[in-house]
Amino acid sequence: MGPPPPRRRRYGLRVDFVEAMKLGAGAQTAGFRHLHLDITGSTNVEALARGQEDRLWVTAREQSAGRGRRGRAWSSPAGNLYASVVLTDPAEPRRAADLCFVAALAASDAIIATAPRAATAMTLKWPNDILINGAKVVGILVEGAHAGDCFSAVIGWGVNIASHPDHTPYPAAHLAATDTALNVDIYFAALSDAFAKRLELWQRGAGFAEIRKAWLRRAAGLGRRIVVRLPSGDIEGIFEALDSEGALILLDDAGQRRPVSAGEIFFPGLVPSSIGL
Ligand SMILES: O=C(O)CCCC[C@@H]1SC[C@@H]2NC(=O)N[C@@H]21
Repeated sequence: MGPPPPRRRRYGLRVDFVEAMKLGAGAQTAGFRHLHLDITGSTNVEALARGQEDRLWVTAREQSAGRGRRGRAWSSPAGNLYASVVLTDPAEPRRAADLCFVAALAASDAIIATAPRAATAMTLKWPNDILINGAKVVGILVEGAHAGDCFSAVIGWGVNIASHPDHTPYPAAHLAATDTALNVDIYFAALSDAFAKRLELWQRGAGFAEIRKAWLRRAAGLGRRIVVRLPSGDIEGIFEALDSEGALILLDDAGQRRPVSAGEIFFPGLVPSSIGL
C-alpha cells in the first residue's frame, strides 16, 4: 500500500493539489507562471505579497475577502474567475494607469474568443469594466506596490462566468447565461493568452496609442451623453474621447472639454436589456 494522499488544506493550496486551471500556451511561451489556490482571501493580496515574482498569475477557485474598486467587496463564489497577475517594473510608474486599459482589452478579447453570443453585446465601460447589454460581467482592480527601487503592479480580474451577485449597486450578468459551455478553465486559458499579447503590444509595440485606439473601438457610450460621478458631485456632457493618459474627455454643456481621470460613469436613460443575461 502506498502512502496516503496529501491532505487538502483550505488555504494556500498549491497548484499540484487542486485541479489546476491551465495558462494558455501563448502565456507559457511568453514566460508566465501560475499559482492556483483552492481558496484565499484575495488573489490581489496574494499577488501583492509576491511582488518580486514578475509574470506570476495567481488564481483561486474561491475568495473569502474579494476586493472591488472604491473599497467595495467582490462576491467570489466558486464557478467564477478570480485571477491576478504580478508585473515587476512593467513600465515607468506614471504609465501604470495604462494597465487598466490593457487589462480590459485582454478580458474582452477573451470574451470574443470563448463566449461568442455574449460578445455580440459587449462594450467596455471606462475605465475598466466590461458590460454585456449594459450589465457588468468583468471588474478589474489594478494595485501597485513599491519595494526599494522596484515598482510592482498587480492586476486582478473578477469574471462572472457561472453566476452573478444580486443586489449590486449596478446591473450585473454572467457569461454562461448565453454561452452555456463556458467555464473558468476555458476562459482563463484565453485571458492569459490575450493578456500576454496585449502586454507585448503595449510594452514593445506602439505603446498606449495602439491600446487606446483598440479600447475606443469597443467603448460604451462614446459620442453619447453620460453622467460622471465625482466626489464633488455629478457632471454631465458628451463622452468625446480618451486622451493620451487614459483620461475621459467630457464635453460639458458650456462647451468646455473636461478631462476626467477618476470617477464613475453612468449612461442616462440606458436600461440594461436582458436577452437571457
Ligand atoms: O470593483 C471592481 O469592479 C473590481 C473587482 C476586481 C475583483 C478581482 S477578483 C480577483 C482580484 N482579487 C481581488 O480581491 N479583487 C480582484
